[in-house]
Amino acid sequence: MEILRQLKQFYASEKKLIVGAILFLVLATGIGLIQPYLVSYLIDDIIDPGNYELVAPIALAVVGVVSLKALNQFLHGFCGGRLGNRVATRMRNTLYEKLNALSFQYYDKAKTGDLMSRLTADLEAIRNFVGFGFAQLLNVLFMVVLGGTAMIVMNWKLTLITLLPIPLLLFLAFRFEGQIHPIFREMRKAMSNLTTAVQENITGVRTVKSYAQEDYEVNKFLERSEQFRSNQIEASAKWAKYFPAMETAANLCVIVLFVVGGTLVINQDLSLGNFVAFFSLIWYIIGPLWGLGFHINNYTQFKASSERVLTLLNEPIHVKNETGAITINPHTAKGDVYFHHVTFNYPDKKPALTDITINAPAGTVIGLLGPTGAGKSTIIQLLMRAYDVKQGSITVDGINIKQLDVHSLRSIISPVFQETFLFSATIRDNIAYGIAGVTQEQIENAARLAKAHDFIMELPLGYDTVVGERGMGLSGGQKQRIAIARAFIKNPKILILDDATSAVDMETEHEIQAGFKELMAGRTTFIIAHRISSLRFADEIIVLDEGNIVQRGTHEQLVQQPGPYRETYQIQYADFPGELELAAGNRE
Ligand SMILES: Nc1ncnc2c1ncn2[C@@H]1O[C@H](COP(=O)(O)OP(=O)(O)OP(=O)(O)O)[C@@H](O)[C@H]1O
Repeated sequence: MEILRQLKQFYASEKKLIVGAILFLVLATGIGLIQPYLVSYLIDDIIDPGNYELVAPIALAVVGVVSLKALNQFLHGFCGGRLGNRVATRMRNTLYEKLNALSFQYYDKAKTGDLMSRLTADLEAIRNFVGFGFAQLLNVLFMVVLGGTAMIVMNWKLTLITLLPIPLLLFLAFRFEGQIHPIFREMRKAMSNLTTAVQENITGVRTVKSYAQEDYEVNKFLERSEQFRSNQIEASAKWAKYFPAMETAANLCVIVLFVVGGTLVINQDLSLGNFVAFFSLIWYIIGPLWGLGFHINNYTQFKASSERVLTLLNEPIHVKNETGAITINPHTAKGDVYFHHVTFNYPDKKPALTDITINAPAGTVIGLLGPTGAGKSTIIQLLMRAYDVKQGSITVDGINIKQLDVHSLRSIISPVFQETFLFSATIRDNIAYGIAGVTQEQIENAARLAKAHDFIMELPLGYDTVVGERGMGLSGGQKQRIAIARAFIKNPKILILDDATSAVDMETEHEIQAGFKELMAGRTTFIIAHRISSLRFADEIIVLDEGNIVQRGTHEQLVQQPGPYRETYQIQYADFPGELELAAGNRE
């Protein structure tokens, strides 16, 4: 019931459908009760005394009752179906919104396949129960109460004796529920492991194939599939064990009725019509109790699925707007960036950055250099508020970014990452991603600056070419150039180039950099690069190692100092002695 309370927001506005689904089912149940009475009447008052002229009207009455019952069943199905669908749709949309709201920290550990199974299989179980299972479960109660009352009115002693085996049936039904619930929970988990394996294999298909790991992946899948199978078998074993037992318990009632009811009829203490009516009515009680296992089964699936969906809905959002968050105006923002003694560590890790201070007035270019894992990307992540800083502060235009509206902050920043993500859409849509009302001319201009226009025009469909998922069908460099065009279009105040030209050759890099110069004009730019050629023109180059700033200055200053910058420079320019001599000359 706690689960139902927590899910209230999704069904609270559907009171009419809930009432309709329950009411029509109860009506169908109630109308169904008339039938045994008609049978009893037919035997005792028509056939027995020989009033055969009433047979036809009674038969018509039965047709009427059956039709009315069918109509109510239809209305129940109609309301239940709508209810289930509306609730499931609302949950699906809320879940999707939540997935979008969750911050980077959540996705550091999330498994795509698991999330997919929550949005599909789990929601389906919830839809089934909310639409039908719940009303059916309530109907069990109504059937038992109404059927029981009808029987008691006919003969209360026979009713009590007949229903003696009921506690046994109930005991079995609840025991079954207790045992099957953990199995269903495991089954859901196993299902999500399966989808995760499939998703990872498809996403990483190139890596799998290049390392010839198909067999390993197949085995991994088979293991998980086996786990799912064994959960299914375990559940079936429980069904196989409990259902015959429940059926036997239910049939005990029938046996008791045969013996005791039959004796009463022989002794003329019970009319034959009532005896026959009792047979129909007994199923009103046994039927639902016996089917209780099935309804409970539905309920437990619903409970297990709801737990998983609620866990996702209750996930904390690490980075969110503070109350009264300030919205930065993209037209008037300047792009002054200041890191003030920032120290940061990822959850459960040693600091990725220690005491970082960077001053980047609007329009300046900051170069970040350092070995892998030095903390360069972390600086960028913090600036975009992928994570919140706990020690020190970062300001943009003098405002602590924690006080800024997250969307508005990100709207003035354009990042180009090492790994480019392209959507399975046209190249045009990929370049114009997230920006409304972009003209073809603007798109082409951006593509030209990013040196992407020529190769796009060589494709048979040009800008209308649909790229495969994650940009399949394009080379790494081509994908990167599209990402660069995307950044151009956004016209940001702050530009981030995180190893943005790592996938292109030196010559193209040189060409793109000419475009970058245009893009960088008037914007604050952070460039992360392993090649000195990419950042030598920066206003300040910051050299990081293990999260600490070990050197800072302009290219000219740094090549004159002994240290990691000059070492990198010497390695990268070993083939250009003229350059080295020039740098050495500068030193003198
Ligand atoms: N999402 C994350 N969760 C936990 N730790 C992380 C995460 N991202 C980075 N780290 C850790 O933080 C440290 C700095 O990583 P960062 O990505 O900033 O380095 P980098 O200098 O950009 O490296 P590279 O040149 O390889 O991109 C590393 O020790 C890394 O393992």
